[in-house]
Amino acid sequence: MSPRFTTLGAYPTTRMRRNRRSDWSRRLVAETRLSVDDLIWPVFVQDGSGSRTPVGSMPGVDRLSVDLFVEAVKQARDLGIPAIAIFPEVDAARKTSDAREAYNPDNLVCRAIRAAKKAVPGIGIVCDVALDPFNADGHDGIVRDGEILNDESVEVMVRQALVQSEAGCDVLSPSDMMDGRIGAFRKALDRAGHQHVQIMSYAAKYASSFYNPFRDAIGSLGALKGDKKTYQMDPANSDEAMREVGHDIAEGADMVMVKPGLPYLDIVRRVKDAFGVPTYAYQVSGEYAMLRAAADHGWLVWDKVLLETLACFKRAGCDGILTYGAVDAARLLRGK
Ligand SMILES: NCc1[nH]cc(CCC(=O)O)c1CC(=O)O
Repeated sequence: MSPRFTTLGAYPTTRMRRNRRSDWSRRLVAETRLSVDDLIWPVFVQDGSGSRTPVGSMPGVDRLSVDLFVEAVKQARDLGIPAIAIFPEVDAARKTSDAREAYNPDNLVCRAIRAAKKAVPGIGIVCDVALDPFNADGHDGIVRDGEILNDESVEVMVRQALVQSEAGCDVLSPSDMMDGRIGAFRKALDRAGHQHVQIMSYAAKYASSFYNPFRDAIGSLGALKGDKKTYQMDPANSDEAMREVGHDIAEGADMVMVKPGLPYLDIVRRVKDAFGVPTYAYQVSGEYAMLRAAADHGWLVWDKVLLETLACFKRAGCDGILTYGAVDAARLLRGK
């Protein structure tokens, strides 16, 4: 590959530090800028009312009952955060091997969507489509004889996608990594009159060890048998991510996501350069836990590392970032 830059000028005629000397100048030469408009806030919901439960492995993050979730949605609106992503902790008694609770129109996710859209119609509501919160096995798809079935799982998730859309979800976000699900969802949504519902595909999602605190938060950590390597991607691969993203766009994805975030920014850059579609990354639970734990020890300064990492996502090519630090970041960006 030929280099993109030829270096023009040489020291001492050129002094790179000149542009960095003062704050106004640094602001003037900044190549990317993080704004509140770039943030999607993932929020965990639980049954009950008036209840919040701290997620042990994610200091500062609570699971919220639907009424408190609505307060969180209002807080996001007041800060100008464009969208919230909902993740449910489903009662263990409702988890079955056919994950049927996933397409119960009155399940926790659908109740949270309806309550949020009623209170704040103008905020974007994003919902995962995957079976793990509802599956007794903790897997994203239906398991039979130890195998995670593809096409059968897609059928169940189509039903899940439809009830979520019916409840008012704006953006379906399939995080399951089954093949062919984007096309199946798009077809079913259009047929049901949901042609405006957007799809943000977890297109390049890796079988990562950074998801443990999330699984702790939704109560699937103990349930999960084995790992997710037969459907999520091998962290060693990058070309394969391009094929995944290409398929999802061809099948109708409106936006694509790379996950996890920081260790995978090379993938974000390739995706953005090659496809030029709205591209997102998820600063996942383990990344949040890592930074928060260090900050809580006084080894890092939370506000600074949060804004720095989010700026790095932007620099890598992200149009937006899912982050548990969305509220803190929004406050910092707005000086509140
Ligand atoms: N399909 C479930 C799902 N949706 C988002 C995350 C991870 C989010 C995080 O770690 O913050 C996961 C976990 C997993 O795939 O096991």
